[in-house]
Amino acid sequence: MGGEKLGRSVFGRLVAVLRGSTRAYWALTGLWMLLRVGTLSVGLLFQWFFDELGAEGGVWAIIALVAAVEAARLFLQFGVMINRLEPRVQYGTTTRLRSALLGTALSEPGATSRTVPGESLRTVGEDVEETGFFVAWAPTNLAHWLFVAVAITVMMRIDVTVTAALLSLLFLLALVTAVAHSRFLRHRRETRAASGRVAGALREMFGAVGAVRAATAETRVSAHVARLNAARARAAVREELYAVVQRTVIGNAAPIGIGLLLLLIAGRMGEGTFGVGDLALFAFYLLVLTEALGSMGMLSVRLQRVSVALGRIAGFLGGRLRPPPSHPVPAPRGRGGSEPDRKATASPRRLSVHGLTYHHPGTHRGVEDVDLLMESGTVTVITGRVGSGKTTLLRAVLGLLPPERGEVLWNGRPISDPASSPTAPRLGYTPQVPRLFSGTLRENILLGRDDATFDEAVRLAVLEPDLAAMPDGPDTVVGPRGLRLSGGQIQRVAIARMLAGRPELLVMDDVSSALDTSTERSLWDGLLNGTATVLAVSHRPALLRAADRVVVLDAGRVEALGTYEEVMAVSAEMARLHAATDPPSGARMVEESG
Ligand SMILES: Nc1ncnc2c1ncn2[C@@H]1O[C@H](COP(=O)(O)OP(=O)(O)OP(=O)(O)O)[C@@H](O)[C@H]1O
Repeated sequence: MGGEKLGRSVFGRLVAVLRGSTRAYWALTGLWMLLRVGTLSVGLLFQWFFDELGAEGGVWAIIALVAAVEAARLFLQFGVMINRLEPRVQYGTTTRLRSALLGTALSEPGATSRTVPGESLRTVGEDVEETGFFVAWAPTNLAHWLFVAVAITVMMRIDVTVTAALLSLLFLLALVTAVAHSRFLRHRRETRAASGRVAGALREMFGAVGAVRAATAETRVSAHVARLNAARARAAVREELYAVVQRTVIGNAAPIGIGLLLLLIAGRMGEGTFGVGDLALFAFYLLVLTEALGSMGMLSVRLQRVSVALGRIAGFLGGRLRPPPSHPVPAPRGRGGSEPDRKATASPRRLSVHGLTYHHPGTHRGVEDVDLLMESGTVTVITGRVGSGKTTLLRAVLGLLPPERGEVLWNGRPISDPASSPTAPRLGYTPQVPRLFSGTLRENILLGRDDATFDEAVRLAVLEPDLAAMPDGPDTVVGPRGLRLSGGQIQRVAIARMLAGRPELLVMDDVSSALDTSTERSLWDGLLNGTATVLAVSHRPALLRAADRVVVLDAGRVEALGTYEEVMAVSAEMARLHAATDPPSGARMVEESG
């Protein structure tokens, strides 16, 4: 497994994710420092200017100097930093992270199972944004520390007591800002979650209008949505409250500070120990100090957030930041056009599974100690009751779930990275619930491959009659934004997609559950032609009888293994399953296959 280690500390991880934008980052940090030095010098120029006001000459020169420093600052800040360097650091980092996450998800599909379900999208979205924002914001913060240190030293040298009093006030205000900021963030998260619940309820309600009306549940469902909406409104008000507190404190910190300053220095000015120039310098530094202390107050909150975000990113990436692939990401076998061209070989090919064990995180459910042997050209069918672990087994064999124990071997050699190992067979996988994209049928089947295999895939998936009946044939737009296909059509489009990659090993999860008998028979007639190796989950007697080997799973373990007749003779679980099958349809399938 290549790639740079992400480390454990938040700083180590930040350094790792910044690789590639390091020069831009340091240039940005250096320029922010320079800018703050400029701000410090403007304060000193103001002091000089007001001290010189009564004196002859020099005033215009100071005004010219201030104008020059400010012009240079504006050019640097807007022309170079905000327009060029900040986007480079921020979007360079987010792009690199997203490429790494996407590359990991595609080349090592078990990655998504390392995070809590549903969290992967949040990692790719919010966590990456948080990290990108932090690395672009950190240089401003660093420069603020420099400004604060130097400004306090300069002010202390003028008057220790006044400076200490002003700083106490500012630290108090910074503390209030930090607390308000952290509450604001918490309530913003709550508002977002509440908005998600409202949107989800509305989506479900629109999707189930018929069911709601049939149950005459309109009033209750509307009341439920109204309750969710009220909760969202409460969360939004709290979020806005803390946003306003934050804005008010930051906006008024400088005027309050200047008020205190005037109170403190009134006597001193009369005594002549505090000059007009000193007042100008203090007032100017106070303005910048309030901004700086506000930003410094946010550092701990932002550090906490970015550390959590980086923790999730590191978890997804398995602790390593892989460089984005310089070649197209290897597609899961049977799905892309860039599969390595594995030579057909006359030597026997076999896929074997030894002691494969996987449990879903935090549960005892999964598969335990599974041994399997599949010679090339043979058909293996896994069967078992609902929840017995059939899908889990397929996914673990495919490497979509990282095994706890055991291994998968191809011709006796372990396949460590099933997605890209050149020694692994070219796999095609059709899941139990296939997903189609918004696009044409052709695009859904080819997924970017050239269309050399299209006709054959469509024929074998028994899709030809369906395409002939569609207005635009293979160019009919389907998926969420197109024609709605039936369950059986979706299954066959997914099978055609799998076949278009010319896989050597076909892995199918209950793919014929929505097919009528004759379509199913045509499908298996085409697929079980003796050349492809098939590993399928099914309850259908026709397929079970056609299989070279039937694997009966019970609570994640292999309960029986053998031909259909053999397992029927020895397996109590198989007998139960058979008895549960609808007798007329079971009998019909058996007859048809005979
Ligand atoms: N992501 C998950 N997290 C926790 N438990 C899971 C998860 N997926 C499946 N399970 C549990 O693992 C067990 C095996 O599930 P699996 O989907 O492999 O069964 P199956 O035999 O394929 O079921 P079906 O016939 O319904 O497809 C079940 O008890 C299921 O509830």
